[in-house]
Amino acid sequence: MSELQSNGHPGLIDPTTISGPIPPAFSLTANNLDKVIKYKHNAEGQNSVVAREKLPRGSHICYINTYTPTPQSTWSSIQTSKTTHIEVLSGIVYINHSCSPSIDIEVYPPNSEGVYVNGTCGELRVVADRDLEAGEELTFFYPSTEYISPRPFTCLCGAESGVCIGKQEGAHFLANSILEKYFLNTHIKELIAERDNKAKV
Ligand SMILES: C[S@@+](CC[C@H](N)C(=O)[O-])C[C@H]1O[C@@H](n2cnc3c(N)ncnc32)[C@H](O)[C@@H]1O
Repeated sequence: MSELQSNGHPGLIDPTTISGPIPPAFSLTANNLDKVIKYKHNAEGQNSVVAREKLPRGSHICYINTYTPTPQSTWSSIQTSKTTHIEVLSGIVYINHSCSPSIDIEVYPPNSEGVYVNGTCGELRVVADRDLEAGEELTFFYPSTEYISPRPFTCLCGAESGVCIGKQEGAHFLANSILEKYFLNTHIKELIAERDNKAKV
């Protein structure tokens, strides 16, 4: 397996490079996720993450405490500010994108010295407008953290026509009329404002 595919973690396999069920690279005890989630292979053999128990809308799921900063975005990284990214070293990496997401990921940017305060760089919460059912897949809206995704993909989230964005390539490529329907992190709102101001000049 090449370093590029595994993004520095030897067990992590890019799901677009092989067919069939992929063994998860992380024990569910990493980031103490064993009480809240289970792994499940989806129809394509890719990994996904489902809830062990029902959780009420808006409720806290976990903080992101197990990660390593990465200099650039990859197919598996999460953007934590306008300029910073992390590789998540836990089952959180297997949370797929959906255009009708069940959770929000709020990222906490590093401080001016590049340090994540208390070692925490984000929080997972159930979306504000509906409960997360036991057995339901945890999904988030990738453009809520990613401004430009390094590897766009055709979305298979299954949301109805008019809801599914079709191609997931990052917030930069989406109209405000779509973005305004979703929870967005502060760095994404700021980068979108910069995009729109540039377009006016
Ligand atoms: C960090 S991985 C998510 C976990 C992935 N399913 C796995 O088995 O490793 C991100 C990759 O999963 C795939 N993916 C995630 N959400 C998807 C979606 N809604 N439709 C199609 N592919 C998706 C894409 O290949 C994407 O680059």
